[in-house]
Amino acid sequence: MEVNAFAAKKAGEDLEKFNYNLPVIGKEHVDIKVHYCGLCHSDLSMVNNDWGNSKFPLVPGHEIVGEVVALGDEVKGLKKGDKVGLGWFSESCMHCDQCMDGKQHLCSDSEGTIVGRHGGFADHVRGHWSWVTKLPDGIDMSKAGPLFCGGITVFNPIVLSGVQPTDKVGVIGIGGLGHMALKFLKAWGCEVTAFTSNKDKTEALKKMGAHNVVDSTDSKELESIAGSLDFILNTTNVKLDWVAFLTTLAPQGKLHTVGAVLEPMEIPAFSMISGEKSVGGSPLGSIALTRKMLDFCVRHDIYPAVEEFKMEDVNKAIKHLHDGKARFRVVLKA
Ligand SMILES: NC(=O)c1ccc[n+]([C@@H]2O[C@H](COP(=O)([O-])OP(=O)(O)OC[C@H]3O[C@@H](n4cnc5c(N)ncnc54)[C@H](O)[C@@H]3O)[C@@H](O)[C@H]2O)c1
Ligand SMILES: [Zn+2]
Repeated sequence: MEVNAFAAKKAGEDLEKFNYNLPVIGKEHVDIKVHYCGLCHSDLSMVNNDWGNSKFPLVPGHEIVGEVVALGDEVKGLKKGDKVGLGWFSESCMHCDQCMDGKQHLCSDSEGTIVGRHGGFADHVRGHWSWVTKLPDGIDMSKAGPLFCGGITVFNPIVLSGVQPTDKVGVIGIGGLGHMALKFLKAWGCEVTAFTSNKDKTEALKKMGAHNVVDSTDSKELESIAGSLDFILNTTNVKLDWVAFLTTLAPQGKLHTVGAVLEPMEIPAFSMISGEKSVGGSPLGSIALTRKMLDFCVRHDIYPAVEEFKMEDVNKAIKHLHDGKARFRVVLKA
């Protein structure tokens, strides 16, 4: 099948129209006709080869929702016409301890949808059946794409870290991932602090569920909430004063990053030792948890705030995100 896509031919370049042929479908694979695809900051990092693992031409796009149009003989649980989603991962080995334990996102042989293969800024995309997740009835497809990367990436650590409804929590960086974290944590029952470097967002953040808004770059504001938070989720990729954030944690609090901070994070041992604090990180989440998150979103009517662009306006969309103008997730309509 010929796929009509948009690809970066070289690192940092604008995307151009790009056609490629998908080989005959494998027994366990599923072809999806793309309806919508979110634009994640990781797409920008892949286009710019920030992580050194990009292969060009590169078709970004890993927050995909669409419809099954073809499937191999051994695909389980899906049929033609099903409405589905596909996120960062599109394949894993299915036999290592992690896969057998339902933690396919931790498989060392997992394959990224846009790492060495072509993603969802296209009319079609292919994935292994295990990662092609059926959408629950009643979900709004025009807003569901970002749940498959940004959404599950912030939902997973809330579950993983055992965040309680009685907890006081903070989210650093209120962009695509951060605003979904605010909405989830509000629904979880927590008292939520948004750490932003852009106070112009304050009203919007309060509407989304932030009880408090703190300037992430103002050490006095950070000092004023010292010792108060049980859990902080970082969604930025920039160097921050991590010690100041650890100081805002209560004893046994946790600082967790999903933001792919490009520089090493400097964490003095004593900022963890006194107060039994910890620092961690995580990639997306399991397939089973992705399904549970989708149900949670339908039950609580939680969707990302999206700005829709046409797929052919992908370069405008990328510039919009790059310039810090996205409020809060850009979605491309195929
Ligand atoms: N762990 C994972 O598996 C995973 C999955 C998806 C995305 N990511 C990463 O998460 C990060 C965020 O992705 P996104 O799509 O939400 O990006 P985004 O650009 O939509 O959001 C980042 C936000 O951080 C804000 N920010 C920048 N500097 C700040 C500062 N000093 N203080 C507070 N806020 C600041 C920006 O204004 C922006 O709103 C990226 O690094 C991305 O690669 C990781
Ligand atoms: Zn992503």
